[in-house]
This record gives sequence, C-alpha cells and structure tokens, in this order.
Amino acid sequence: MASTLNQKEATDNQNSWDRLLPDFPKGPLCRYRKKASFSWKEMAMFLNGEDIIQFKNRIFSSLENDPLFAHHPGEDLRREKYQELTFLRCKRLFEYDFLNQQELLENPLKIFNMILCLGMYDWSLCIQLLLHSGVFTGPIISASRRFAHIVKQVYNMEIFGCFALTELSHGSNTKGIRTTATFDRSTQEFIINTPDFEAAKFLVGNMGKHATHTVLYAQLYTPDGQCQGLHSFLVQIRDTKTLLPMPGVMVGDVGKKVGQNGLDNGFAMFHNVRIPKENILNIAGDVTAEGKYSSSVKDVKERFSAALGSLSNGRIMITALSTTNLKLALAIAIRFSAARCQFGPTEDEEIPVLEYQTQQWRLLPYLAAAYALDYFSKSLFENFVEFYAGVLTKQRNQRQADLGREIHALSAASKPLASWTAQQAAQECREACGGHGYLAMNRLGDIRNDNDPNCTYEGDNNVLLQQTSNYLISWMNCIRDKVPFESPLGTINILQDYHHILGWKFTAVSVEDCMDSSVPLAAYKWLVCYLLRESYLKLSKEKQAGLSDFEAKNNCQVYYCRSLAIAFIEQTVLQRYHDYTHDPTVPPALQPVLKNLSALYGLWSLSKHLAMLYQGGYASGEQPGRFIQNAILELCYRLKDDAVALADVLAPPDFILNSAIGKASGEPDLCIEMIKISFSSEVNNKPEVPGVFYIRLLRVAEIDLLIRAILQTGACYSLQYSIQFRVEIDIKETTESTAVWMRLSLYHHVASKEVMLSLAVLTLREDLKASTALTQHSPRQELVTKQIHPPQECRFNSRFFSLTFNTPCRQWQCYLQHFEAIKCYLSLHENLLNTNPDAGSKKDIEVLENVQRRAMELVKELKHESCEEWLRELGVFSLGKRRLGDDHSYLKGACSNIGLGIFSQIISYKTRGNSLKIMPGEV
Ligand SMILES: CCCCCCCCCCCCC/C=C/C(=O)SCCNC(=O)CCNC(=O)[C@H](O)C(C)(C)COP(=O)(O)OP(=O)(O)OC[C@H]1O[C@@H](n2cnc3c(N)ncnc32)[C@H](O)[C@@H]1OP(=O)(O)O
Repeated sequence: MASTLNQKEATDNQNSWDRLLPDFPKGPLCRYRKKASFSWKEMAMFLNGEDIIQFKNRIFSSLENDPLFAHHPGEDLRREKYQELTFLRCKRLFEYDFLNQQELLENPLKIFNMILCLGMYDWSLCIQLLLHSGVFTGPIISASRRFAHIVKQVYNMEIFGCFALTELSHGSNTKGIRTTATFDRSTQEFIINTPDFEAAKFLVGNMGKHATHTVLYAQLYTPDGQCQGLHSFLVQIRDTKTLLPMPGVMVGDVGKKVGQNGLDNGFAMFHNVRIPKENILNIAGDVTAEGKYSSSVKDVKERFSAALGSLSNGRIMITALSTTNLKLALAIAIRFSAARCQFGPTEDEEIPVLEYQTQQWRLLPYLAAAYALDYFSKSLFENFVEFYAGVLTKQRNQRQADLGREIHALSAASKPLASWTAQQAAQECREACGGHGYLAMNRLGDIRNDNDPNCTYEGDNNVLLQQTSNYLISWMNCIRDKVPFESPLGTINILQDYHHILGWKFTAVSVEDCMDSSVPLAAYKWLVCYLLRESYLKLSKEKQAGLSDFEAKNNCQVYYCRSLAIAFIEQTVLQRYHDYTHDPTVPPALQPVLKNLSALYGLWSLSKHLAMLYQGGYASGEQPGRFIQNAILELCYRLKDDAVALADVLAPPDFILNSAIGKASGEPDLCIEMIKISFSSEVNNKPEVPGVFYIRLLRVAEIDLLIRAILQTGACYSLQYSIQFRVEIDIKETTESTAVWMRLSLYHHVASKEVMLSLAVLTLREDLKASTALTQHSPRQELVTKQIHPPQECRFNSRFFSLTFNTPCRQWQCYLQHFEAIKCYLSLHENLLNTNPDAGSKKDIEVLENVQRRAMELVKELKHESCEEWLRELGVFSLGKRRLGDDHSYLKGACSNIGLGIFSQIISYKTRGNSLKIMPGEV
C-alpha cells in the first residue's frame, strides 16, 4: 500500500515537473543528460519551488512573445536606439505588472527573482528598472509618507527617477561629495548648487536622457553656515512633458561605456535650483521652519550610516546580479563543452571537450560557485527583507541597529566576491569556448562587459572590503575583554571560539577525507581567526610606530585586512551552503550532487589561500596541499557527467539566454545567427549599399528560424534601408516537411528576385501565424495554407533552391502590412512569363497560373482589411509600436494607450542631445 502511494506521489511529482519544466529538444547534449545522477527537474523544483518556477515562466514567456522584446540580431544597435528601446521596454514592464503588492508581501523572493529574470534578458533594462523603481524610490519610501503621491507617479511612469550620489571627482568617497543644499528661511526652500565642475553629478544611471527626477545627495547647510553632512533630496531635473532641463539644471549623457549601453548614464550641474523644504528625504535629519537642524540620530557616524543605509540593499542585489551572470556564462560554456568535440585518443575519434581534465577544472569549480553564491544571495536577500521590515516599521532597538551593521558588513564583501567571481568566470568561459566564445552572438562578451560595473557601482570592491574588515576588527575588543557577544545573523559567532580555533590544524589523512565541505569549512574558520589576529596586530604595530589611524589602516590592507574580508565572506558563503546541502530534508536523490558541489566550492576557494594556511601553521608538509588539489580534480571528475544537468537547472530558456552555442539542444543555429549578424550590420552600417547574404540551410527547422530572424530584425529596425537577401536551401533535406518542400519547389524553375520576394513574404506570414499559436481554423489560415501547398505535380531536379530578397525595407514592411507583396508577385510574375516564356515547363506554368489566380482572390479578400486589423486578429502586436525609426509619433499613441505621461506630448522636433521629440508650442 505504502509503495503504491509512493509510486503515485512520484508520478504526480513527475507530472507537475513536466508541466512546469518541459523537456529539452533532442540533440548532442542528450548523452550527458542521460548520464546525470539526478533529475534536473527535481533539482529545479527543490531549489526554486513551484510558485517561483511558475512566476519565472510567466516572465520569460511574456518577454518572448512580445515583439518589443525581440532580440536585436547582431547586438550592434546604435547606442541611441538601444537606449530608446530599453526605455520603451522598461515602460512595457510596468504594463505587464508581473507582481502585485499582495504577491510581493506573500513572497518577497518574487521581486528578487523578477529582477534576475529581467537581468538574464538584458542588464541595461534590468538596471534601468531597478534604478527607477528601487534605488530612486527606496529612499523616498523610507523617508516619509508625505511622498506617497510621488511613489504613485513612479509606478505610473509619470515621472522617471535616478539616484545622484556620485560626482565627477568623488565616487566611493561619499563624505567628500561637494554638491550643496542650503536652506533659505525666507522662502522655506533649499537651494541646490554645484560649486564647480568637479562636483558635477556624474555617471548617474537614467540621468542621461530619461530621468525627470533625482534623489540627490548633497551637503546640507543650515542658515547659520553649519554643514550638517550628507543628506538626500528629491529634485526635479527635467520637465515631465518636454523633457527639457528645469531652470538652473544642466543635464546630459556621459557617452558610451564598456557595457550596459542601453542604459543612459548622465551628468548634471545645478545652479541655484530651488526646491521646497518638504523635498528633503528626512531619513537622517531635517530642518525646522526656523532653519534649525534636527535629527533623531544624535551620533554623526550613525547619521551617516542612516543616510547611506539604502546602499546595502543595492549591494545585496548586485551580489545576486553578479551570480546571475555567473550562471549565464556557465550555462553557455558547459553546454558548449559537452557538445563540442575536439581532439581525442585516436585520429578518428574526437571527444567532447568536457571530457578533458583541464576543461573540467576551468569550469566546474565556477559551476559549484554559482550554486553556492546563488543560495547565499537568496538567503542574504531574506535577511535584508527582515531588516527592511524594521526600517519601515521604524524599529529603533539594538537588534535592528546590529542587524543593519551586520548586513552592511556582509553585503560590502559579498558584492566584491560575487562580482569578481562572475568576472573571472565570464572570461574563463569565453576562453573555454574558443573562437565561438569570442563571437558576440554567443553573448559571453556581453555578459563579461555588462557584469563589469558590478565591481564598481554602489562602491568600489576594494573600498567596500574595508567596511567588512573594519567590522570584524571591531569585535577584537570583545574578544580581548572576554565579553560575551553574538550578532543577529550569527555570522561572527565563530569568533567566540577565536582562541581555541587558532590552535586548529589540518587533520584530513586522505583525499577521500577531503571530499566533504566540512574540511574546507574548518580551514576557513581558522583562516578568518588567523587573518583577524594578524590584521589587528599589524594595525596596532603601525600605530605604535607613530603612524596616524589613516596611515596605519592604509598600510594594513594588502595581505591583511583585504584578505581577512575575503576569507570571512567565503567562509560565510560556504557555511550557509554547507548547512543547506547537508540538511536532512534535502531529497535523497539530490544529496550526493549537492554535497559534491559544496565540497568543490569550498576546496577550490580555499586552494587560493594555501600559502596563508602554510604560513600560519595550519597546514604543514606535502600532504594537505596535495590532498586538496587531488580532491578538487576528483570532484570535478565526479561532477562531469552531472554538469549539463546542473547547467540546465541554471539556464533560462533559449530566447532569454540568447546564445547560439548555449542552446538547450546543444545544436547551435550558427548559420541563422550569422544571417542575423550580417543582416543587421549591413542594415545598420551601410544603409545605402544593399548587402548580399548567402547561406546554406541544413534542415527544415532552420527555415523557421530564418524567418524569425528576418521578422525580428524587422521588428527592431526602422526598416528604412535596402536589403538584399539570398538564401539557398537544400531541397533534399527539406523533404521531411512537405509543406516547406512544396512551397519552395514551386518557384524553383522560375526563380527570379522579385518572385522570390513574394515567397519570402508569404513565408513571413506563415511565421506570424505560427508565432501567435493560431491553432483554430480561420479563413486566414486556410488562405495561407492553400498558398503554401501548391498542387502535387510540382517537381524539380536540383537539390538547391535559391532565393534573393531585394527591396527597400520600408517597402518590405509595407508588403507585410498591406499584402502589397502579393500584388507585386502577380505583376512581376506576369512580366516574367511575358519576357521569359521558357521559364519553366508547361506544368510549372500551369501551377504558377493556379497560384496566381489564388493570390488574386486572396488580395481581393483582404483589400478591405488593413494590416493593423489583420495583425490584431492574429493577436500580434501592432507593427506601428515596434517601429523605432526617426518617426516617434507612435510614442504618443503607445503612451496614451497605457496612460503614461512622459511622452504624451512628444511628437515633433528634436530636443538637443535627446532624440525624443516635442510638439512646438509645448515648451
Ligand atoms: C528589491 C528591490 C531592489 C532595489 C534595489 C536594487 C539595487 C540594484 C543595484 C543596481 C544599481 C546599479 C547602479 C548603481 C548606482 C550607484 O552606484 S550609485 C552610488 C555609488 N556610490 C556609492 O555606493 C558610495 C560608496 N561609498 C560608501 O558607501 C561609503 O562612502 C563607504 C565607503 C561605505 C564609507 O566610507 P567612509 O567614508 O570611510 O565611512 P566610514 O567611517 O567607514 O563609515 C561610517 C560608518 O557608517 C557605516 N556605514 C556606511 N555605510 C553604511 C551602510 N550602507 N549601512 C550601514 N552602515 C553603514 C560604517 O560601517 C561606519 O560605521 P562604524 O564602523 O560603526 O563607525
């Protein structure tokens, strides 16, 4: 009975997994998937839970089905267009309203996952949204209820926000910020000023083109001339209707960056800009009507932490964003390594590169790091949720303060750890995929470049690590004075055993002994205590030698405080992951692989500190080092057959991953990607010179992909340039699909550019239909079907079919919209037959005449309907909204449709430095 029940439960589980997580397409990766020791679906369910998987699926499929999110082929959109597209997409996200407040309260991890899903798709978009609705809005929400109307405007996108802390000459050193906000008693206003060019706000995300408001950090001056320190203010920088700068504000874009170029980073200078007194975000302090400074936080340092408290949230999020990059890069490189065969034991036999020890050693420790950091970032986010609840409910107890400090110390080190790990991994993955890794279409370069700012924004990594080491060193007083202590999250509780731990030694006596994460964990605990002692001693020595605090600290970073902060955060990540993977509630089938990951992450991270382990006497002799190295290699080997399944758990759907070599099937559609690249770069860079693209398609399935490529390109471009398109299809291979074969063969003997144009358009229509999953019978479907199933007698001899597509894009779009293509086909076809009566056999001509007649009927039937109507009927997004050319009038429609205020008046001429348009008379 029990076994029947278990069986039923297993079947139910399997069914629910299959429903949420469809099987991957068959391909070369199957051989590894079959070898995996666990079910990737069970793992995905265990790590995420059904609710989150459903939620992620919803986001992914919404993006995939919305033409506005169609990938830009070739990824070389001009920066202005990319920024514009990013902004439109950001607006669209508000329409989707993926998460309502109720859902958010029930499961805050949903917002965390939503952000990461968007980042997987495109980091510029993700950061733009975060800056607007998180970094800008966060301090406003925390400040006071009086800003409720502003928050409402944020979520309605009536205003667009940015966070202006950084200045041209001061980035990480926030105390040095020089923008001023001086209170004017007579008008009850603050006057904002940029004292000189170096104090200009700089590199501020969203500020370049789109932001209308900013949370501005400035030194607050009271009328008595006293500087009260750093405070934040809500300042309007652009008119919400015209997007022209407000009086006294000079604002613009900073130019191209290394990555994230869809995001408009800007600068701003302020000259006597007046804002109402109420616009101070009174988190740290406020000013009375008489101009007296008041703050509930008496200590200046504490006030400073309160003013910067919101940055911890950002650093936690950046830990997760970086981990997501790690996951993306690994998914691509592991799939590629498993599918790609090169060299081998004999000349005839090439083996997957994943079989090579070096490749395993290069990639699998990063895979383990991705799992460990993924768990850690989630758990840290949950800690933050607890802390933030306290902020919102105005908790002022000791625990809340201690929690804030601990989270600050953790996030100040986890951001460096995760962003550096992702950075190194992206480069390793790039190289591990050879030349393919270097191709932009495979995305590893973008992942690397888009991850890069994670090392810098919200505080330079090396500067932030000092915050963590300061925090750790601050516990030395308790240790020295033997005062009992603990922290709210318990991360420093190992220091309670400081003296005892310092006496520990490496005790494993075999490689097998090292195969559990408890071994590196013990070593890490010792390392943290040792580095803490060494840093503290060094600091004391420097001070005793007469150096100032500043100099002493400066001399204690390298090899001491910096290493301490890194060791501490690695130990914390490992501790949490070790506890998680060794929990008895882990499903038995997943335990071995999860434990292997935990051990590999621990040993591999620890191996970078081997010198210190020997230097401090924790390890001695040959064996510890040898054991650790051999255990790493053994774990890599053991995980090798699980690697693809582990990558499958981390990878988003193909559309989101957007990497030709990272496809779930393991079969890169390289030729399609090549078309996209060539197509887009020709369109973009040589508008006047039509390019010729010549490819040979290998399978029927690729025709659909080709069509998708054309369609997506059409969706992304203004379609104003000429395109010449040439496709060669292997007919022999295509016989597996009658529809495609017939459709192609029909035109074989009469091939001419123009006739083929109509073919392409008909094919496009077929794709449109398919992409909207139009399954029910409809007159439209019938028409298309008839059109692509010409009579059976149509035959041909050659294996190859050739198609050339040569038309101005605008016209092409027109064809798509109004079925001009069919008319064009008819007239051109007539011309062809007139001028070249031997174009085909008699039968072919009969066939063509049949098609011609049918096409005439088709045109007549469609005449009364505009393409817009036709598309609407199919449920396809209006083409007008997809267009991103110079004509921005669509913006007006799009905005008014969805009730957005920003561009509601933008329709006519260009504003300076901003490609958006405004209507004359509106300014
Ligand atoms: C769920 C929704 C999510 C939404 C949010 C998501 C965000 C996503 C992020 C993506 C964003 C990308 C775009 C990024 C934009 C930016 O980067 S904008 C800003 C960039 N600039 C910075 O981040 C500034 C970095 N510098 C600092 O934070 C500080 O200057 C410093 C380096 C941390 C402090 O240095 P210093 O001047 O030496 O001061 P100290 O003496 O060390 O500090 C004084 C005390 O204050 C404590 N403290 C400092 N910061 C905090 C904090 N955040 N929280 C709590 N406490 C803090 C510090 O520990 C000191 O305390 P004591 O040791 O007790 O004295």
